Amino acid sequence: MPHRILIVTAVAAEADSVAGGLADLARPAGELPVPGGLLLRRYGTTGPADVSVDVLVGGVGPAAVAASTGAALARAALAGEPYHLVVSAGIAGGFPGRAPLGSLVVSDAVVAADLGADTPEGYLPVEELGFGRSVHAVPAALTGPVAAALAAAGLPHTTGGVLTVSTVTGTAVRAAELAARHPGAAAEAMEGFGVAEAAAAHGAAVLELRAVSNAVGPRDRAAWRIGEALTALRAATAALVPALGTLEARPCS
Ligand SMILES: O=C(O)c1cccc(C(=O)CC[C@H]2O[C@@H](n3cnc4c(=O)[nH]cnc43)[C@H](O)[C@@H]2O)c1
Repeated sequence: MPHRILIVTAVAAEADSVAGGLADLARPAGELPVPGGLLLRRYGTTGPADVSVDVLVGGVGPAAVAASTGAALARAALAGEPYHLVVSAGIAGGFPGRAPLGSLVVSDAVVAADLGADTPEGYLPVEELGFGRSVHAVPAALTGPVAAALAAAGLPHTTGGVLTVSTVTGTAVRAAELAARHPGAAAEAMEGFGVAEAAAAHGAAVLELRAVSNAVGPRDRAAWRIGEALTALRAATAALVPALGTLEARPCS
């Protein structure tokens, strides 16, 4: 049975970069609409392992992407071809000093940074409210080989937490607040936690891979480097899929 990987992006431009990175590894095997998204299917062989990689254009934000990822996972399960690993991939904001523009971030944790309650004494995550969870830890057995594959390909990268936010950070005050609350965070984006919740519900492992297009901080559209980030995402996909294809993926805690 092939190792089955689902890579979820928010928008088509990110999916094109991912698919470009797969071009030498896996050939197109059709497209399939799923509720809330579009699946680009790929199949091939990497080293000793068969690997099947589907790329889902899943929508922007945690709610949209959780819905489409859940639909893609359910479709695969019903077809008797469940995914072993789900990767949330795309561009992101990088925390200054942790993840420079054009570099890559491999998640060691996927964190819902605003899933909680604001109080006069400060923010409380849902765990402290007594329900739900706001963190999916990613095992070192997954982040390690991915980081090693990026290193072997000479791609600048860091391993760290990737925050999921519903509002893009646009001030120094908010950036400092998030960095203080999540000292392990390297990047913020808008989909990872939604993908992780859907993956966990289906017993699949999850990983987040982000290419940094902008700094987390005061809004500065002129400083965005989306083209460079998409190029880095393509190179990262080419480097990591052969490594993922041979891993025994386990669900995150
Ligand atoms: O208008 C703005 O100020 C602004 C700043 C950064 C990103 C956006 C987007 O609309 C892109 C959202 C899209 O890309 C991911 N992304 C990229 N950079 C960030 C970020 O700094 N914080 C959160 N998400 C980011 C995100 O995953 C979305 O898919 C607008």
